[in-house]
Amino acid sequence: MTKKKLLLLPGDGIGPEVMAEVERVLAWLNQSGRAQFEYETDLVGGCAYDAHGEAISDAAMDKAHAADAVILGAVGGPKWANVPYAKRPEAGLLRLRKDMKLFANLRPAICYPALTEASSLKREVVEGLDLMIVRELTGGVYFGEPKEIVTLESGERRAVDSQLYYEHEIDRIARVAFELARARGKRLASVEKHNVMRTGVLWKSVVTRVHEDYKDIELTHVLADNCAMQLVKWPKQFDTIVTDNLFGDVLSDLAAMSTGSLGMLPSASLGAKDANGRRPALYEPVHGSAPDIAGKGIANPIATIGSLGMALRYSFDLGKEADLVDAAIAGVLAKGLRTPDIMQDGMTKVGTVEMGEAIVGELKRLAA
Ligand SMILES: NC(=O)c1ccc[n+]([C@@H]2O[C@H](COP(=O)([O-])OP(=O)(O)OC[C@H]3O[C@@H](n4cnc5c(N)ncnc54)[C@H](O)[C@@H]3O)[C@@H](O)[C@H]2O)c1
Ligand SMILES: CC(C)[C@H](C(=O)O)[C@@H](O)C(=O)O
Ligand SMILES: [Mg+2]
Repeated sequence: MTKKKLLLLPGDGIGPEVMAEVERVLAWLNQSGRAQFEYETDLVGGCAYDAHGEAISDAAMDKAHAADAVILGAVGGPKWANVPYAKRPEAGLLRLRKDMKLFANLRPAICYPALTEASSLKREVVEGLDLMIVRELTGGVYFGEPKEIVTLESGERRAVDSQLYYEHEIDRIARVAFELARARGKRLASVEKHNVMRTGVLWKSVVTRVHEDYKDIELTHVLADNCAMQLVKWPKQFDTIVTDNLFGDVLSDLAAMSTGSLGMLPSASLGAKDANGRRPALYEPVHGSAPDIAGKGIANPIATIGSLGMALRYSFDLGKEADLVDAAIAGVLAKGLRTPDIMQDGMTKVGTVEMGEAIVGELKRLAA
C-alpha cells in the first residue's frame, strides 16, 4: 500500500489539543492496516508568527502543496491582537486557502441522534438534521481589492473591504453544490442578497444558468437574512445550501448550534482536480482556537476527528473507513460520553483525551 502524505498544522489555542486526538485516530488507522498514512507537523497561525514572524512560512506552504491533504486545528488568540494585520494568525489560514486554490468549502451540519436534546433549539427542530453548507472560499469580501484603511485629508479614517466575484468563481462553486445536492436530497438553496448587492445579482443569475445543467435538482433562491432566520426556525427545510464566503462563514456557525455545539462541525476545503486527478485539500473544524477553554483539556475533538473522516472520504477514497469514523463518533455519544460543550443531565462528562480514546476504542470494537 503506498503511503499517503499528510501535513498536520495544529495551530493555536485548542488546535494542538484536538489535533492530538486526530493523531490517535491516524495511529489506529495505520496499526489496523486500513490505511497507511505518514505525516509531518508544522506551524500555522500565532505560533508560526512567534517562530518566524509570519503566520505561515514558505517552507510550510511548500509542504502543504506537496501533501496529499492538510489537516488544520485552529489559529488565533488574544496574544496576537496587536501584530501587524497582514501577519495576524488568521492570515496564515487565508494564505493556505488562497494559494492552494481551495475554492469549495463543505460544511456539513449533522445532528447525531444522541444529541437531539443538546441543542439550544427544540428536539423536533433539529432531530434528523443533515444539512450541507457549501461555502465559496477563495473570493468575495475576504480577498477583494481594495481592502484598506485610509486616512483622509480631513484626518478622518475610512475603511473599505471589497465584495468581488467573477462569473467563473460562482459557476464553479455552483457546480460543486449541484453535484453534492444530486448525491443527497436533490434540493439546493442558493443564498445571497441580490436585493442590495451587485454580487448577489450576478450570483443569482449564474446559479440560475448553471441550473440548466442540473434540471433534476430543485433550486430555490433565498436572501441571506431570511436564510439565517429559516435556519433557526426549521433547518430541516434545507438539504444543500450554496453561498458566498462571508455568508457561508456566518451561516455555518449558526447551523452548528442545531448539532449541539460548534465543536461538532467538521469541514473540507477542496480545489479543482488537476490533469493527474490530484485535488488539493485541507480539512479543519469550523470552530476557532477557543481561547476561553484553551489549555484546560476540555475541548471537543469531534469536529477535528470528523474532519479527518472527511479527508478519508474526499481525498483518499476510503468511504468505508470514513463511515467507521462517523459510526464511532455516533457510538460514543450514544454511550453518553460528553465534553462540557455538549453536556446534558445524566451523561458522563469527559475531557478531550478521554473523548479521543473512547472514539478509538469504539473504532476497534466496530472494526473487529
Ligand atoms: N479555522 C480557524 O482556525 C478559526 C475559525 C474561527 C475562529 N478562529 C479564530 O479563533 C479565535 C477565537 O475566536 P472565537 O472565540 O470567536 O471563536 P471560536 O470558534 O474559537 O469559539 C467560539 C465559542 O465556541 C467554543 N468552542 C469552539 N470550539 C470548541 C470545541 N472544539 N469544543 C468546545 N467548545 C468550543 C469556544 O469555547 C467559544 O466559547 C479568533 O482569533 C478567531 O479569528 C479561527
Ligand atoms: C479564522 C477565520 C479567517 C475563518 C474565516 O473567517 O473564514 C474562520 O472563521 C472560519 O470559519 O474558518
Ligand atoms: Mg468562521
